[in-house]
Amino acid sequence: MFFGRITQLFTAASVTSLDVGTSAPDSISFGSSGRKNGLRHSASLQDFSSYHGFDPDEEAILAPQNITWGPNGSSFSKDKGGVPNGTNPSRSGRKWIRAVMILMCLVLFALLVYIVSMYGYTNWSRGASRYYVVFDCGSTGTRAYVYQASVNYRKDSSLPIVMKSLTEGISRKTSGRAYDRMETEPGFDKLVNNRSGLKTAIKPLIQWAEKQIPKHAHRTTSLFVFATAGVRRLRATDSSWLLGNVWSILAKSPFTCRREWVKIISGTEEAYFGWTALNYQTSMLGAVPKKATFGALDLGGSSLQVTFENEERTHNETNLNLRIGSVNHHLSAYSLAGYGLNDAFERSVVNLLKRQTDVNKSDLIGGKLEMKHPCLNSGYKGQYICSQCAPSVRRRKKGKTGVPIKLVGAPNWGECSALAKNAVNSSEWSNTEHGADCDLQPCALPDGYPRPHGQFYAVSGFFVVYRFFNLSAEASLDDVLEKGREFCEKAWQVARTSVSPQPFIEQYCFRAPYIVSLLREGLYITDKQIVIGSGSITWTLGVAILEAGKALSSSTLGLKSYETLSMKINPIALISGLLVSLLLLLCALSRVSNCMPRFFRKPYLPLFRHSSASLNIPSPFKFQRWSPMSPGVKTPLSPTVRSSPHRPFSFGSSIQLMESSSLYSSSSSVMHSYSSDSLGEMQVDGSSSFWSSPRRSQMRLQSRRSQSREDLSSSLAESHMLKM
Ligand SMILES: Nc1nc2c(ncn2[C@@H]2O[C@H](COP(=O)(O)OP(=O)(O)OP(=O)(O)O)[C@@H](O)[C@H]2O)c(=O)[nH]1
Ligand SMILES: [Ca+2]
Repeated sequence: MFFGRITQLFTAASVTSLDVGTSAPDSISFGSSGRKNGLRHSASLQDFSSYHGFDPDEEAILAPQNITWGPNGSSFSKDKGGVPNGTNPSRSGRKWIRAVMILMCLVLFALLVYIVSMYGYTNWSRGASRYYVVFDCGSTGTRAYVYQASVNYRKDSSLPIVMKSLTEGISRKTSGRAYDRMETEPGFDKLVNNRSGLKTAIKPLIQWAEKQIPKHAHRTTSLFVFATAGVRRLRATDSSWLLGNVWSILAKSPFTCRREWVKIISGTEEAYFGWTALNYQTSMLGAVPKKATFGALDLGGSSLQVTFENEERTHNETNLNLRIGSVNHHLSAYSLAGYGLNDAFERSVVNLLKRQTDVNKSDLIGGKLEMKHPCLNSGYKGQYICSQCAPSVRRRKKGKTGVPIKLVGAPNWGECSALAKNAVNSSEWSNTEHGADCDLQPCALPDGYPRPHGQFYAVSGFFVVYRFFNLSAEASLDDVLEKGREFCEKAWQVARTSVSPQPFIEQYCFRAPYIVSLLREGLYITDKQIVIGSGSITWTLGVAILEAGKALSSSTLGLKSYETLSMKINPIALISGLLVSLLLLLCALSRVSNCMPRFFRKPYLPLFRHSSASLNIPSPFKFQRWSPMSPGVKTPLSPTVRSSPHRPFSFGSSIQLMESSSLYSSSSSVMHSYSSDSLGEMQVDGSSSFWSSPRRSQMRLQSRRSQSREDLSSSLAESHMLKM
């Protein structure tokens, strides 16, 4: 309707303009071709579709002085003389113009819808929160992290995500616990074929997570269950059993979880999730302008992740390209299996076992073997389950696989340091043929792996060791060695009570020299390159950030591009500009041809149908109306009426009424719409409405040419009564 009306408006004009040097007959005579809506329509008038749209240039042509009226007033023709030679594009040319205009209009409209929807969603999503639950299925335990993501565009960041970790109700079991996290032990890799153990490990975490998140958001909360090194090193049958059972237990959770979200993540994935979390928390990620990011050293119980920005493309397997916000990052990311704290200690046991020449195999398998360890305090005696001591030994029913060995404390700092260095040298224990010399090269790195460079945050296990020895983040590696030596020299009963109760106290005499050797000889990282990170930096935060980023960018169809726009162009200005250009294009479109498809020109089309009551809002757009009259000047109603200047505009009241509710700036045009049935109709259905002008002008046009005096007065009387 709206487009149809615009078309009529401009077409009406074009009908008059059609007289101008067009192939149409000299004058348009409106015979009494039957009465309709109180108006006499001529065949030609009904055939609007053949007329081209109104050309603003022709406005002047329509000025009164250029109009000469026929004798009976019922028809008129234009004075050709006063009219410049209009050019009448050929029919095929018009068709092309029409097609191009329609295409441009559709493209502009689509762009407008896109921008508005993106702007709307982005503003909506600013307030909206999404929740993410991430399970870290580590080798020493399973932890749940709950994150609340919201959107906040900032000028200094191309990453508009605000991520908050929800840790309500977490109290460290003992002051010795290094992390504020909801955790169950042991890790999944010790629960193979133990479904009840899995349920015990998972259910408390789900129940805790439910309490962190509003109930209404449970269904829209995504739950990711990612297993790391502990499960990664299991046999395929065992890891499949674990993941299948975990999935069946989780399927009952109120959160949204997909089967592909219950999985073992690769060491590289774990590495860059950790790097993402670290640089998000240090506000390096997505910084504009770009800032140098930190490398991440994530020391677990079973593996060590190393991630840093590296412009050299040395080793394909470890290269990773990441785009965060509008910034590209070229990373080297790898995970060193067996370098975790627990696995390293186990390697020291295996190493010692290899050195024993008189080991009785049946004693070993029967758990009767006793062995001294130089990194255990004097007076320490304890059973250690060694899974790598006799790999061929059949799996125990439940709990950790391996053989029990009785370890006895025989502290010797020198031997302990050498054992730790040996545990760092992969060629000493992995299957690599040639031994690497730790004094010549980073002996923890496989051949070809890129050497770590730049500044690093050392988190997880590094943090746990610093915390155990009560060292500040600024302490040096030598401080760690000093503290470790002091601890090793203590008798076990003294050492054990010198710290709050916590797991693995007996292993910290080994852990001190181990982490120092790992950094210095294993990775060739110096003290100056290291900052010890807090326990809250965990790769699970990286998962939530990347998932939230995916969700946002997919739903706002290229958040980045929008963000670029919002950075540079005020969205309001952008949208207003688009709207105005769309409307101008529409005007041009309807002027160029009756290009609106016939469908749009049906007067009864409900499109944009408004009742005047609901639409009595001043139009935000000021249409340049086709009326040839300048504002305030009266348009001749029709030759008849005009030729009778004394005729009072007796229908002023209805006009007045329309004027008061009129949306138009130039009410003068209203003065010249006179009633007919359609006028009455206009008054009823929003004749003063913003959308009604074309009909009025069309009606005006028609009636100006075809309305007889009688019709006019009768229909005016009707409309007048109607208003009453
Ligand atoms: N003292 C103390 N040590 C802890 C605590 N939590 C973890 N650790 C030790 O720190 C080491 C690293 O812990 P995590 O980073 O959780 O290791 P993980 O994730 O289970 O191991 P991966 O699967 O290799 O990542 C573990 O081997 C534990 O020995 C704690 O609360 N207190
Ligand atoms: Ca871990």
